[in-house]
Amino acid sequence: MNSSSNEFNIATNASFLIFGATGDLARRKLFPAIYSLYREGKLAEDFAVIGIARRNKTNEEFRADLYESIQEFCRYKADLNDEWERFAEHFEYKSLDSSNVLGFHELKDLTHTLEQKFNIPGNRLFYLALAPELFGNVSQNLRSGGLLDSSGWHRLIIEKPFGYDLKSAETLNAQIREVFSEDEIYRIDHYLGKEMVQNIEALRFANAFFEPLWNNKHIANIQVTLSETVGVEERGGYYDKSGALRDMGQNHMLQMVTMIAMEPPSRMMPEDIRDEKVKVLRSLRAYASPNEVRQNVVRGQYSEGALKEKQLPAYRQEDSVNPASTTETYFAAKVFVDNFRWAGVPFYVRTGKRLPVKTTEIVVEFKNVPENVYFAKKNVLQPNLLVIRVNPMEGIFIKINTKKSGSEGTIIPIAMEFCQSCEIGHNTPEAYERLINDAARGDSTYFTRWDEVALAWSFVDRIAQAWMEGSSDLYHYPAGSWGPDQAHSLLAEDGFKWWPVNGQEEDDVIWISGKQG
Ligand SMILES: NC(=O)C1=CN([C@@H]2O[C@H](COP(=O)(O)OP(=O)(O)OC[C@H]3O[C@@H](n4cnc5c(N)ncnc54)[C@H](OP(=O)(O)O)[C@@H]3O)[C@@H](O)[C@H]2O)C=CC1
Ligand SMILES: O=C1O[C@H](COP(=O)(O)O)[C@@H](O)[C@H](O)[C@H]1O
Repeated sequence: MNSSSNEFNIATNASFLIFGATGDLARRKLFPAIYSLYREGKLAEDFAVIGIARRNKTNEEFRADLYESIQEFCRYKADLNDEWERFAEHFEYKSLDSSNVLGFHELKDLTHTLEQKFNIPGNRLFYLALAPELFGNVSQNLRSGGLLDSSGWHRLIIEKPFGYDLKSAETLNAQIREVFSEDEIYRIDHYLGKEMVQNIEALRFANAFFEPLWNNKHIANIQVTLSETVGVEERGGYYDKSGALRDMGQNHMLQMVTMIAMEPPSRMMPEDIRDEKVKVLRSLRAYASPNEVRQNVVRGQYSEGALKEKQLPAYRQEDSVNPASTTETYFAAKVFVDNFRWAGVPFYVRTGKRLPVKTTEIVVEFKNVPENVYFAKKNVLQPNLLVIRVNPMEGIFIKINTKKSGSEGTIIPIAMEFCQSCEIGHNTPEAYERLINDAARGDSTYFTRWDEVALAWSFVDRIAQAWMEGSSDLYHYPAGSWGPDQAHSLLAEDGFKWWPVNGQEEDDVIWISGKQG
């Protein structure tokens, strides 16, 4: 195990009980994250992982699956040697129907045995990588089955979606709160675990020159894009009920808006940061009527199209999707944060499946200088942009105006870029690595508190309700396009446009790194 690169605190000795251990999330994200933490020395030496699901499996079979998942999805690869054996011996499998309390007593005994074997003082992290319908029931079964009787700490990591609307989220929260206190609940929003989302705070609060400009006097608008090339894949059963607004809007998108818009916290402590984020959510202007929803929110669904010359089916032709589905696979919205800092600044947000590129970016467009003194020379000044690239590229791009070398007063835009992923490669910790490590250390900063979840749902519910009442059209966009034209009109009517994302700014600007021509 290599602990030399350890920048994080090491997690305390704990048992990780992963419910849904044979599922997609565990295979693609959770096990690779645990292995990376182990390789980087960010797990305590003494830990135990119990994988829980209904199907029968021996420990050997479970460990073989674990190995495969790491080889396929982890940024570190394993070799089948003694080192692997030392890691794998911490993993055991328990077949159990988690909706039924019966097996929980045996699970408690197994946990206790492993705690003795690995010298773990009763600290237990329960990770619910299960269908959301089971969240409430499992929480109750943990208590009834005696799994909360140990003397260490108990924490619950709960996956999304946290409810389907405010009402169902309240019911779920009440069920969980009967068992766990708020500070024991870690609601995952994996976007908060992304390096560049966390970096928004550093960019804003560790630099003298952004924060003074970070307000409605200097910022014209903010654009948040979460575009995906994938379609619904095999997740139609869930997605067709959810749609883009609930799947991405209620959580990841609004969380990024809060990070951009929040006031500087007085201390970088979990509750201080989350308090500031909550204030942003409280300041979101609620759409007052279905008509306002129609004017400010565009919804779309992909039709047949092509991406990189590959023909793609329409959403309604995908397996496990209702052929008459009106679920949105895209939405764009104009959102306002009604407070002193942001009054009058539109936040344009958009997300969709089957768009031309996979990217998450935030563009901050600054207002023009008060007077264009270069106008006489026929210069039209382009606005300054700050682009925060969240994924897959990670970094910061700034667009500024400068005099063209050798010209007599010709102003041209140039680009300055810090490409974090180019500097240190794509080997930065995955979101799930950070978040599992945070939870095991008891740091809830990048998990969503209940009041955040509730406020986000009440904002989203109005939109969903208006759509359900049929007050907005569903526009179809060809797979592989940038979504319905109406999403462009949303900005055009304010005199703005969506800025190109994912490095496409190159067409617009001259790069400062010697490319100036
Ligand atoms: N996959 C992803 O990328 C993401 C998933 N999520 C969320 O994570 C959660 C899990 O998703 P995912 O892994 O994709 O789902 P899967 O359907 O792939 O896996 C579900 C898991 O739950 C187990 N399970 C189902 N019913 C029971 C039961 N009664 N008792 C015990 N185990 C049970 C299944 O195993 P078995 O059949 O053997 O019991 C399986 O291990 C969901 O809440 C999802 O919304 C969130 C973001 C991304
Ligand atoms: O939570 C979700 O996120 C993914 C996109 O995550 P990313 O880290 O790959 O950007 C999305 O595909 C999925 O529909 C949604 O449930």
